[in-house]
Amino acid sequence: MCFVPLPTCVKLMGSDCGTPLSEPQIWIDQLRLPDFPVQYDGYQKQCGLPVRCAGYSKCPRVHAWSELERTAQVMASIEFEDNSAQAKDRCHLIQEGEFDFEMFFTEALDSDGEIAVKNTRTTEIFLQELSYQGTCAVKNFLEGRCSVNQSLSLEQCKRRKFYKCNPNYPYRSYNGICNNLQHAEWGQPGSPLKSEMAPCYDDYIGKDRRSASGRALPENRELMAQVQAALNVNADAEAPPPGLFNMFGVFFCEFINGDMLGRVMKRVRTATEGLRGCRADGRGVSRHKSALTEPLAISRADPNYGPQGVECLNFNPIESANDFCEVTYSRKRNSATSYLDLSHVYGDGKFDKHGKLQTGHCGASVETAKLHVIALQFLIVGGLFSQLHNYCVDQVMACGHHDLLENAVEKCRALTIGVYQRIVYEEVLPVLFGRSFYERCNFNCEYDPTLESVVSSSYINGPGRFQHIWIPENLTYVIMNVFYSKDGVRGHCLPCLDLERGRDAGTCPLLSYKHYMDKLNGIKSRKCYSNFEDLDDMFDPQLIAVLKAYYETPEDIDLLFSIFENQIPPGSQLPNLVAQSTCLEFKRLKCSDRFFYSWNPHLSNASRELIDVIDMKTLLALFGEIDQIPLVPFATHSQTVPASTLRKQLERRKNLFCSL
Ligand code: HEM
Ligand SMILES: [Ca+2]
Repeated sequence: MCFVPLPTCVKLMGSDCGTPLSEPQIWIDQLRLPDFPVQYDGYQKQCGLPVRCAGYSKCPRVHAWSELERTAQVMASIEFEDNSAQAKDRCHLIQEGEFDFEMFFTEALDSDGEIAVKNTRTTEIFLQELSYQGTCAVKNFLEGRCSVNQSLSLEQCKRRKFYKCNPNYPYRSYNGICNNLQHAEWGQPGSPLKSEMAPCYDDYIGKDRRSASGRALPENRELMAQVQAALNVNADAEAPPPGLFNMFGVFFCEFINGDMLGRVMKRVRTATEGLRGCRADGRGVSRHKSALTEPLAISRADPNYGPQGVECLNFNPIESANDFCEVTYSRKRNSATSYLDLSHVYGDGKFDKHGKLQTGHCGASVETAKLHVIALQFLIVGGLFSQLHNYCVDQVMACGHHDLLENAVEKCRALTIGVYQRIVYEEVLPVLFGRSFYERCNFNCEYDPTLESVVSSSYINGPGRFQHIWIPENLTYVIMNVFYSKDGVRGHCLPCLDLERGRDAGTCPLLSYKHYMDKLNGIKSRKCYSNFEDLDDMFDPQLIAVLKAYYETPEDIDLLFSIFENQIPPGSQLPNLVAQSTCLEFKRLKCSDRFFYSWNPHLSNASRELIDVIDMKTLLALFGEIDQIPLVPFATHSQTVPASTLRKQLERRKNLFCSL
């Protein structure tokens, strides 16, 4: 059963159609993310709070740098071999039958990947050694104030590949290479995520942030259980009013997310279905715990696990990416191409002899199915695009031209990506943002070859996870529910994972990030939150009460809480900070893509026309296996039109496929 689940249709949408467009466009183009970020202390400075390491100017002293580098390299190598050898023993792996089997899966490393992982670890060990001389000295070192090289001098660290790009080649590569002609490697899978500001680790290297007074942050499951109780998040709501973003939109956004982002848990040489941290029964840390895992301790007071005696929950951190041993703050790895290029549908470009994608369940491509997806709906959305590609190839070949199959395949791929990009920017984002915020965000940019295509770590570990609170309890997942898996016994809690990921990635606190964003937006009257009650311009009183009970001060609150903000731009579906951050992300991904459909010079007029014609409703009419198609597929209660009508409309334009 792969029909697309859509709400029944009652009225015409248009929740914000009456919103005036008088608000100024607030977006200054601050889309660039630095290679060498520095700590952002704007909030602390404005509000008279202590700034760590302020006025400290010393640097680490080492009399034999290259010896220290080599020692770190040897240690990294020994560690890697140990971890890889351990992972061959099944006791060290999460086994089939355990509820989180596959959840933390890892892929095998090729020889380049192995060097990249070892280099990253070498640099970490090197920095750890330096940190014994004091964290402020390391901070100076990381922020380029120590007049030393910006990367380690080891031979292995210099193994960069050089690419010669052909500026006239009309099609995208499959791994993002040469999208940017000056920086061929931008947007490639395996690149690091970047951030507006340096991460807020306690030791600047990788230890979890602590409260301003130096204590551990509130225990994540306990905190989230209270938040859930206070806000009743994920309660299955009654029928929503018309014009709201619907569940199909949520699935579509999850799909977009999978195109720009891929998690990579810390890897060993061979592929695994997840390295073990906890005992299979959850009663404590396993004696076969892999060093690459950081299992979460569950308190006895845990409302769900406490009574069952479960004390341990697996958690495998995301791998860092510092493949060329740069002296900069730690960054997490992204395994996807950041471009919105359907990389999770096309993979590295394997087609059958007819130029088609091999499809499986729900018409999804083999590549999409490989993603170990959590919800079946992901495959359904992916299936719409792989079927469009295959349909296009059929149409082109039926024209009888003796066009090379390879050209037909690439033209159909360019068309399919164009259709998808148009849907993202012209259909999804307007409903999600509401018309007036969409206008303010202003996606009318031109291609900017100096802008790197990269995803912000703050976004993905905080505001970017906002839609998780829209996931209803009754959604069937392969693995998890809000607090429990379907069997009602064991499971992960998604907001808990979200919070933990944020801490593991060194995400800076909510108020620092908000201050940064307000500054970016030119908001002059930036507020100091001296007590929890001051947070009433962002949160409901019930949530403030929970925050007050668990955090020491407002400036300690984790960025993830941006997803619970109650201030929403007029007509929008996203809260303020989430909307701002999402705007920046999608603007960056558009403006940094040389092949974006609206300016791609290699698209024919016929292709452009088809991209306009094949909108979401037409795609659903073609492949959605439903008879009545909503006119506004991402909004609740849209009016419908028979699928046959839409199919006929496309039929009349079929000749366009002959001049792609
Ligand atoms: C359809 C329902 C969805 C489910 C079941 C789901 C589930 C998950 C899971 C299990 C993770 C990995 C958690 C971790 O280990 O860090 C994740 C990550 C994430 N999700 Fe969702 N998600 C859904 C929809 C969405 C939507 C609509 C968005 C918004 C764009 C979103 C944004 C993210 C982000 C930014 C991450 C972190 C990056 C990543 O790991 O890919 N998710 N989601
Ligand atoms: Ca991609």
